[in-house]
Amino acid sequence: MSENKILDRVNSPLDLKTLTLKEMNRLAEEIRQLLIEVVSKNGGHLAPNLGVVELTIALHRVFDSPRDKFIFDVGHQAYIHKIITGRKEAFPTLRTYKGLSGFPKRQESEHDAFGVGHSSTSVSAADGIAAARDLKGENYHVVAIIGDGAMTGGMSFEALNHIGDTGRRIIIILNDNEMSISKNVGAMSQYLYQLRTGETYNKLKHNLENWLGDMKHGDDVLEVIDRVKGGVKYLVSPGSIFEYLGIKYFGPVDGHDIEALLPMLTAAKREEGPVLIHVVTKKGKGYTPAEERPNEFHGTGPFDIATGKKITKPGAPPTYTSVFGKTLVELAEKDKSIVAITAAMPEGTGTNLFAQRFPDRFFDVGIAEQHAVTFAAGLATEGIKPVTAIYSTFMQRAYDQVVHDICMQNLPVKLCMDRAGLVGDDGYTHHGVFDYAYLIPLPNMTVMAPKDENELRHMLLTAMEYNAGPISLRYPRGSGVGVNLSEPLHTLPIGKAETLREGRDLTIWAIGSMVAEAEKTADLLQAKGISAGVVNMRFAKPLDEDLLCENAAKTHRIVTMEEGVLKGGVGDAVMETLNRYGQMHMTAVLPFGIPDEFISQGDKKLLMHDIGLTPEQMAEKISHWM
Ligand SMILES: Cc1ncc(C[n+]2csc(CCOP(=O)(O)OP(=O)(O)O)c2C)c(N)n1
Ligand SMILES: CC(=O)[C@@H](O)[C@H](O)COP(=O)(O)O
Ligand SMILES: [Mg+2]
Repeated sequence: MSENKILDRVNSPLDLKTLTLKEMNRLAEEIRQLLIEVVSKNGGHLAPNLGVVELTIALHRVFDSPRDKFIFDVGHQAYIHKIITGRKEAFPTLRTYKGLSGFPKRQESEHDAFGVGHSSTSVSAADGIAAARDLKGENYHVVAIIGDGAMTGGMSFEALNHIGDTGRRIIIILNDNEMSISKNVGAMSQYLYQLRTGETYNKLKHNLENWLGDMKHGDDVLEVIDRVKGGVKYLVSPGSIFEYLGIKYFGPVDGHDIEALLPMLTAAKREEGPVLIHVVTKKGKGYTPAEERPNEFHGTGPFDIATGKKITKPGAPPTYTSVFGKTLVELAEKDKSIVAITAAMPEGTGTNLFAQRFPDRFFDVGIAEQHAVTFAAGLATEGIKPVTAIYSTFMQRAYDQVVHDICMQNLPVKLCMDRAGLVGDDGYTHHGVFDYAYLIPLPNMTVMAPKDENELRHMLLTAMEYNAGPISLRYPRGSGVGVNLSEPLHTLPIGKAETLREGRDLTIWAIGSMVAEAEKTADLLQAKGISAGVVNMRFAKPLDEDLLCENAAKTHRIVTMEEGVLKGGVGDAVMETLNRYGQMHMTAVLPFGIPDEFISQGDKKLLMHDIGLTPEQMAEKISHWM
């Protein structure tokens, strides 16, 4: 407890109701300091949260959570909401193993009305909650808080279309900071810029006056218009895109000015239909390094507060992302048909390097994975080689596009999925553990995963050279294993595995990031007198069926290892293959992978231990299995 801190007196939203404006502004500064302190140690989404401190205080002042429902879009900007709603003591555990989630979770608090993590879901969820309220004849407010980046996601427009049609009583807070992770893109972003600057109104008023001015009696008409409700401003209302959809537009309002926010939020409460409040904020507000570099501090690791410098592990090998980004540029230098597509994540995917080198062959479509994938399919029909760089977890958003637009037409699109496997602190909404299971069943799809960052290079070349249909590769978040990258680039034979060591008693079939773990496991088994072969599968589809059957016939024991869900994963594909070749009755198979549950957050080593995927645990289990 420090001397008379306002925050010490805030343990629930009720405690905001009696604060003066001055006290609320002081509270904002205290919360800013807490955010910077905790995120500098734990890492997290600092800039987004610094941008919504006053807004969140004002929301909890005007509304009554948990009776009124707040739905945060993505939810990476809900730290203040958590601090205010009784979680400030737990806040130092943010994003740590068994600690507070970095995103709203229903199971974490009654104040978290909807679980989030993937973008552009808030308005749909708000619509559903409000519809339930109305069906049950209840009476509370439903408030979606959505950023300008998330507003570029297709689901947001689907929801606006529905809400405008039904006239459902919902409040949408559009938090406009001109940023997605990087600078926001798209026509919607341009439109919001005009709204923010009043440019729409001024431009339209000027055109109207010019047009009428040239007409006979034009001035009289202009005078009449000026007398009608709201005058020209109403006619050319800057929020017209929303107004035409039947959604009242309020704003723009300064999102850091609590005094301005309070009356606007209160006015919105009185509205009977849908309202959108356009709030203008600065991402990173109040911490200079984050204000100056909001994309770098969108999601940050631990950093030194005084300098803003990231605290990195010295001598860490290059990340898979950086190897991917550099190799893609290297290949694109020689092949002009290669283009790169990202859904608002150039830095995260490493395609920012490509964008700098080949701006005309780079496409950032905004947070629009469905569009990105079918856009790539369109490109491929005309002989272009589209590389669609989307995290494994976010590729889930575009599944039907992969099935319907790419695989059914057998189009040579290259799906490059970073953050495959367990990602650590972002937790279960972000682990990329389903892609083997959702791609293996698709006819025409080829599924690759490299054992290390060097093989990633070869697989990227293989993907570029392979044009007989769609092909995917997936690789984990963070550093590679630290192999030499100077090996000359070469393609890999499709569907062929690599035997790393022979074994007498069993053969481990491992793929991707689990190959290194398989080698360590084989070494541990060696010490127990068990001779284990290791095969680097390289391809989850097509499998190297000849080698698999040969290994099965030789050792009658196959162990599979994948950093993906077991159900429908690579291990199942191995068993299905052995069964199809009549080998199952004489082959014991022991699969290792992600169990049938959502894996929480924390240091990846701890998470892998929780699910028995450390080499020690796997060696122990195998030795008892023998
Ligand atoms: C479907 C999906 N795609 C991509 C992401 C990655 N992502 C998280 S936040 C973000 C940008 C959000 O921008 P905005 O909504 O404007 O919020 P801000 O960070 O500016 O507050 C992106 C692309 C995601 N969470 N979900
Ligand atoms: C909130 C969100 O979805 C992104 O910011 C995500 O957290 C980025 O993940 P990486 O840090 O792995 O790029
Ligand atoms: Mg934004």
